[in-house]
Amino acid sequence: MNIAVIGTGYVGLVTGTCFAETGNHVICVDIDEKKVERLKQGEIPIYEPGLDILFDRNTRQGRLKFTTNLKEGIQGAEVIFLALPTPPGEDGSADLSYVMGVAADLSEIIDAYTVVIDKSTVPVGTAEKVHAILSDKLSEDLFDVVSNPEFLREGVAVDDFMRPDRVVVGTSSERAKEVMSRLYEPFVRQGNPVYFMDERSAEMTKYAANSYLATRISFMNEIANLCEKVGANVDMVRLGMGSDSRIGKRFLFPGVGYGGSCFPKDVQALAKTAAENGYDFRILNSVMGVNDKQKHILSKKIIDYYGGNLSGKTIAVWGLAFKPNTDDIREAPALTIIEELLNAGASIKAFDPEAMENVKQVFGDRIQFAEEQYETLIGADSLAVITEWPVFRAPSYKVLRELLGEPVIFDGRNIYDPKVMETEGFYYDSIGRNKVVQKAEA
Ligand SMILES: NC(=O)c1ccc[n+]([C@@H]2O[C@H](COP(=O)([O-])OP(=O)(O)OC[C@H]3O[C@@H](n4cnc5c(N)ncnc54)[C@H](O)[C@@H]3O)[C@@H](O)[C@H]2O)c1
Ligand SMILES: O=c1ccn([C@@H]2O[C@H](COP(=O)(O)OP(=O)(O)O[C@H]3O[C@H](CO)[C@@H](O)[C@H](O)[C@H]3O)[C@@H](O)[C@H]2O)c(=O)[nH]1
Repeated sequence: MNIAVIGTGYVGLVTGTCFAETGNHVICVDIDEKKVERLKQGEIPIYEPGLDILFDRNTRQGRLKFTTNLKEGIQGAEVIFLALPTPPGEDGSADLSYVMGVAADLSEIIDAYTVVIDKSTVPVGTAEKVHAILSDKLSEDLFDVVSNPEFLREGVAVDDFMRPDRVVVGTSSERAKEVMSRLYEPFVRQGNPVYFMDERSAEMTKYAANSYLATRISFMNEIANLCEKVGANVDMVRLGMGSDSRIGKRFLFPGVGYGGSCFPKDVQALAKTAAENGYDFRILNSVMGVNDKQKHILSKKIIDYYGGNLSGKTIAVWGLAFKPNTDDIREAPALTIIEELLNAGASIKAFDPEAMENVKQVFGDRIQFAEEQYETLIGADSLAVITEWPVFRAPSYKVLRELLGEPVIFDGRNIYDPKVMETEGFYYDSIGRNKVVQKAEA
């Protein structure tokens, strides 16, 4: 099939590459000339494990191409994916200007039957709005609009796309349904379903899934905070409750709050949709409030430890990306935590395996960066772990003790065992577990 993908961000690039990998001819279109030039040179602008191999193979074999020219990009395309940004507008609702702008452009240039697919996360009713814009200039038999939300996670995006738990397709057109079935057939051979539904339900499914997952995290963060107060261990509680098959073990990890380009904006947008429809979606407001508070938990622990004043103190920071295996720092808790530590007078020495270039754009020379993780410890008073990259999980405790001013670790992701910390002689404060305070200090 000939496929056009509009937008070469995270979703556009993974979508385009994975459809090329299943034998389709894909042209990706972006208005960012520099990005398209880099892509044409074979350079991938994001860090996503496994994407490079597929990208190289498919560009080399001519199935994956890039252009800034929309008309050229959609020439001969049977389907057009819209993988455009839908950032929060000033009032929290999703900004649809990118999607609507491209829909208007498409209405001028589509000249044969095409399925226009919303892959962006868009509020309920958007497929109808896109349809209205297209039908302004095009006859109804020249297009269908389909809602096909994307559920991939950054860091494991290729696997999620190639072997999705499910594919959700919202359409009321039999013709579009046939095209979508053909398109996704190679991805669902393992038996995972394509759920066909109406457009509104498909749009709602995406927000419901993200908001539910965000709710789960905020719930666990509240449980963790309460565990600290009552002397319980959230790791044990997590295992105990997660073993109930109705609950499940995944996605129950407390930490420094959820970040990323999706949960914060999507929860906000769903709350906005509810408000616009006269519905007071109380849980969502709490989820957002809890998450805002959780982003300050680790900095508060550090500031409290030093009695409120961090001037003259240097904090080593391990992990900056909003989660491991990505260089994405959109809404990353690390940004909030570092800002707060700087405001309290601290100096920061940070390391992240992939996200440092992006963080430099935010903090410039207000913080120092290290080439590798142990270098951050030289001259630092204590260590804060913010993102649970695998490389941080089994450090040399001997080197940590030797290099840190004091053997003090604040762990925002519970990656170390408190018993080991006690034996190794650290003061150790994590999330939802008793603090480890060495006997002499206690
Ligand atoms: N990032 C994720 O993990 C993820 C997962 C599922 C769904 N989504 C949703 O997918 C959508 C895209 O997300 P993203 O993270 O890929 O966004 P992004 O901001 O990384 O990328 C969007 C791209 O669109 C391009 N663009 C903007 N206007 C354009 C135009 N008129 N023509 C062509 N290109 C244009 C931008 O230059 C950019 O390269 C959002 O709605 C998001 O909520 C994201
Ligand atoms: O148990 C957990 C799991 C995740 N997180 C945090 O939650 C955020 C989001 O994590 P994750 O969902 O793994 O990453 P995303 O790449 O943002 O993916 C989410 O957002 C995408 C964009 O909509 C969806 O497609 C995915 O299905 C959805 O999981 C990160 O800050 C994580 O640190 C926790 O704190 N505890």
